[in-house]
Amino acid sequence: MTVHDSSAPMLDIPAARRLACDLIKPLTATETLALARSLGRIAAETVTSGRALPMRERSAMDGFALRLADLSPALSLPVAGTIAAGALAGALPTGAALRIFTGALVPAGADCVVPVEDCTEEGETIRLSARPKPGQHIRKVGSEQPLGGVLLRQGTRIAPQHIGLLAANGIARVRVLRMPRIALFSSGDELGGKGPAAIPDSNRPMLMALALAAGAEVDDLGILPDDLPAITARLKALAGRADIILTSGAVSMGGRDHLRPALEAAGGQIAGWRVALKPGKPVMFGTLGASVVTGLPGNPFSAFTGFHLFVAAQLATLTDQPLAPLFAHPARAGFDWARKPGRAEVFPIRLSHGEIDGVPIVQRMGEGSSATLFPLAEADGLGFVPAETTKVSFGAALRFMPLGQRVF
Ligand SMILES: Nc1nc2c(c(=O)[nH]1)N[C@H]1C(S)=C(S)[C@@H](COP(=O)(O)OP(=O)(O)OC[C@H]3O[C@@H](n4cnc5c(N)ncnc54)[C@H](O)[C@@H]3O)O[C@H]1N2
Ligand code: MOO
Repeated sequence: MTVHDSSAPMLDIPAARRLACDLIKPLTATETLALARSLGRIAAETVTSGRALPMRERSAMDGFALRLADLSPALSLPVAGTIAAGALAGALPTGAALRIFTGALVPAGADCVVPVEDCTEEGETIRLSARPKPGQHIRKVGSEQPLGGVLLRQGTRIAPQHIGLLAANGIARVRVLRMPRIALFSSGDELGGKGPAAIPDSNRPMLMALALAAGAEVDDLGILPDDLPAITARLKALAGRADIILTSGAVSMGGRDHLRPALEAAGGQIAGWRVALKPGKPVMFGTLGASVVTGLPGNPFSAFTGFHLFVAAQLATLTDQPLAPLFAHPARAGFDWARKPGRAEVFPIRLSHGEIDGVPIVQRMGEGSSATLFPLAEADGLGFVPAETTKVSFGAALRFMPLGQRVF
């Protein structure tokens, strides 16, 4: 019995995910990017602050900077001038206040800022409504960020807040991991042609979109024909030129399902085939030179599911990201369902408006067909039931993963 005999036991989902990820060698190559182009990339170095912030005392309010000791018992002071944001502050004259704006440098000698709304202005004099506290509304040196503090930790996916923080520190470039590279194929002579037997290729644009959303670079290599020598030659030419060679279709057991023999003929190895999963059973995991080859089933919902369960995990492993737990969100069934046990099942779900004990009630979409994406049009997530489940009753506990978020 070889790993690709149909008599070989099917992998369960955790084992298949482990196997898929164990084939991956995490990326080490890096590149340096302008900060504005780094969104979604993985930091390849830890960046620490070369300065404490603020570097000098600044006002936290629009108001008046003054010295407490200068205040008369009547709490009034003349206003000797204005410090605008961005202007150098100079020194506070004795016995006077200076008008100040939020973010402006506090003048030497001032020990508090009084907000405009806590003063009455009478010509060029202010009267305070209460005695200010020492240091009030002054952003102290280093109070917002210490010198040497971590701004961006190696391995972090760069988000808008990191870009803002690095910019605030005057940092314009950042070193990141290179993007994972996916070479993408569809397969099947029925795809993209004309005539009544032809169908549009929906998997390739969908998988491309999923891969891009997961932060990969995609090389769109078109459609493989139902022809063993042709597939073998295309695979051979690609060996080692992508991190993941991702295909859909031609992976089951019909006479036209050439992917597995083609991979072996091209010099690759099959590491695993068939998962106890509906849809997506015939998924294949292999290697070809330095590339990993992942063959998703051709049925579009099977390909969609396979990407979420396996390819997303492989991309996470490539970029050294932790694997998100699958189906981490609790739900309650808003339906009754009798099913055949044996394979774990993934199905589109829609959140309904109700909840039971604070847990959302979900509706199952579609009739369990893997040949259509139609039920996904209005789905909010993918629901899950384990292999042994024979019956789901209204109100039963389920788990789901939301769609429309990062896929890892
Ligand atoms: N005798 C058996 N037949 C099938 C089995 C089985 O165990 N024994 N498994 C079924 C299951 S489950 C699935 S899933 C499919 C997967 O088969 P393949 O991965 O070999 O895919 P194909 O046969 O090439 O295609 C299946 C189906 O999907 C359509 N397709 C393929 N590529 C695309 C694309 N890029 N865009 C849109 N649609 C696509 C294709 O036309 C077929 O209709 O096998 C079952 N059969
Ligand atoms: O394994 Mo198939 O993907 O059920 O349709």
